[in-house]
Amino acid sequence: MEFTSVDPRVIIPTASLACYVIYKRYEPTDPLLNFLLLVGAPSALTLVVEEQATLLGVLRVLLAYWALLVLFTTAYRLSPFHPLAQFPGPTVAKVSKLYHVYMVLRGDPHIIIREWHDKYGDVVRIGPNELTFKRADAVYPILGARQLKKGPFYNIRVTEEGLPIDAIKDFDQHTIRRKPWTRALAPAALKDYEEIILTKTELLMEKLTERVGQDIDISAWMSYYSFDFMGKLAFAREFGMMNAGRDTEGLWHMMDTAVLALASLSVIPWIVPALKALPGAGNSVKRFQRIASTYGTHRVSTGSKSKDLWYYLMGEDGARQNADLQYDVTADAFTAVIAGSDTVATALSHFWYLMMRYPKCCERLCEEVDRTFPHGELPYDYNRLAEMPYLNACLNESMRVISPVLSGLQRRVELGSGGTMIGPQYVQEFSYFPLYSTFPLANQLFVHSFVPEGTNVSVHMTSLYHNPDTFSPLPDTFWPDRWLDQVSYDLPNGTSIPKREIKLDRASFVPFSVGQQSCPGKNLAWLQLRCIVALVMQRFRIKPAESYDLDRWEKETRDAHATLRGSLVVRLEMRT
Ligand code: HEM
Repeated sequence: MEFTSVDPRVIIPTASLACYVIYKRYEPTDPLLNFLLLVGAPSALTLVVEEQATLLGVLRVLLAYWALLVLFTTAYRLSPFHPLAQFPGPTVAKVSKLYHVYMVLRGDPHIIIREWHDKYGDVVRIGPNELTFKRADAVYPILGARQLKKGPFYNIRVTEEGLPIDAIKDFDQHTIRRKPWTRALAPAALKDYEEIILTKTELLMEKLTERVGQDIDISAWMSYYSFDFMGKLAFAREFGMMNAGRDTEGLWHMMDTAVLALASLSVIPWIVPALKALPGAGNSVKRFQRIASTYGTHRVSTGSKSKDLWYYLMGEDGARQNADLQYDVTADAFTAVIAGSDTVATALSHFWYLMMRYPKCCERLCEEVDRTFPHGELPYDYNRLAEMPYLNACLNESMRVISPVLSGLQRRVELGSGGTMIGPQYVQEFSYFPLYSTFPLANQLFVHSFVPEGTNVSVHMTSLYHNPDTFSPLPDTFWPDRWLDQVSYDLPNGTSIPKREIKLDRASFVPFSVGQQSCPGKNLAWLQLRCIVALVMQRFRIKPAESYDLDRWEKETRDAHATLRGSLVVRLEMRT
């Protein structure tokens, strides 16, 4: 077939530019529309630019069209006209989020973004439309205020039953869904869970005692405990991991695969509708969501035999009537498993690693446990546990040195909001100031960052917690003393410093986040952390196994929004 040809040097760039404008303005996600824009339209162009419609001709036009699309996108993102042009950052990140996906798959966004902060400063552009902050004064403007909603990172968390609580962006809708969670995890409700806590912690102690003298992966055991605990608390279900000494239903490993898939796709949520069209894509996430929802549905159908998490979520405490009850409740099952079990296991695993890295701190903590609970008295007195200064200092310090959220929690400055101010940020070497060298203060200028609408923002927790402006001295060292209230402090090297030389910004230490969407499980988590640490310290001495190199732990810790952990092989010895 022969056609009249039009000058391809005009028509292809024009069509490609039009396509770019559509993407920039409307961000279409519909797979069919994407197909039409990316393949249909340029293929049709062949009819007007080529004299003969051949396969090679179509391919030529497609390649030219796509190359120009990439060129327009890159040029705009790097241009001074981009709203984030004034923010520094690596070119690879300014141009596309694909490098971020690669980091997630490698597991090191927490390390790389920290390096970027060291290189570029307090605010770094880590995506075409994304900024990360490392200063304490960014924490509340980003996470605390009821002003910035969750960002597109959370878009893909929807389950077949609907939105889980942690994916709800609308504050009013979130308030309704949050109420039963708050009641279920309020200090008054925790009293009802004491029986479950006691049974599960005692079982953990029994199983660890059976393994004294053997090499065991203590990180895996923390997961067996936390899954068994959450199975019982949330779903009245026995996973039986501690009894079997393994991941009985493959749940933990299924969850890790789903977490990695979720984390990498959450960075580029626009790709998900297209992926959904491909058979088999996202299977790991769907499988895990389905299994969690089965647990939820089963729990709903059996009703409450005792007061547990679902007793409150189902409104059996009489506080809630909702026609969509079952729909809501099973949608939260996915969150209950990930948020409630993996986080505690991760925090405890990092804790044991740091105890082995810093044996003097471990000895001091043992002494405090022995003093507080003498003569073998079991440490189940939660009030006394909460008042143990060194125990709480060690737990805080471990969550500071290795943050439970290694990177950030994304929020969005909504389109139409007109932008927001976040800061102030320290502008290093502000040498444009004419009297810069005359007035030393001029190079310590602090400015607020105006963040334009349509920008995703987060606080980079690893950078914040290791920022010497927030935590010093020794921001990179596990030094629990910084959390104690004293007149002077002995540093690990033997020197002594007065209190005024300690920088400790408690308000910016937010392992459970802050604001309306912060963790409702904070009290339960603290209770479990204190209790398990005191029990283990009282009964065992913990050492790295001979075959295990402690350096492996941090290398094998992977940042996938949730933390993926390697093995932590230890040998336990009885203390008494
Ligand atoms: C050391 C343990 C824990 C840590 C460090 C932790 C941390 C967090 C953080 C940082 C968030 C905010 C996530 C975001 O904004 O995307 C969160 C949310 C949440 N956590 Fe926890 N958590 C822990 C334990 C628990 C436990 C034991 C439970 C429940 C039994 C729980 C239930 C939840 C729920 C339901 C949310 C979503 C809240 C909402 O969107 O309103 N967490 N957690």
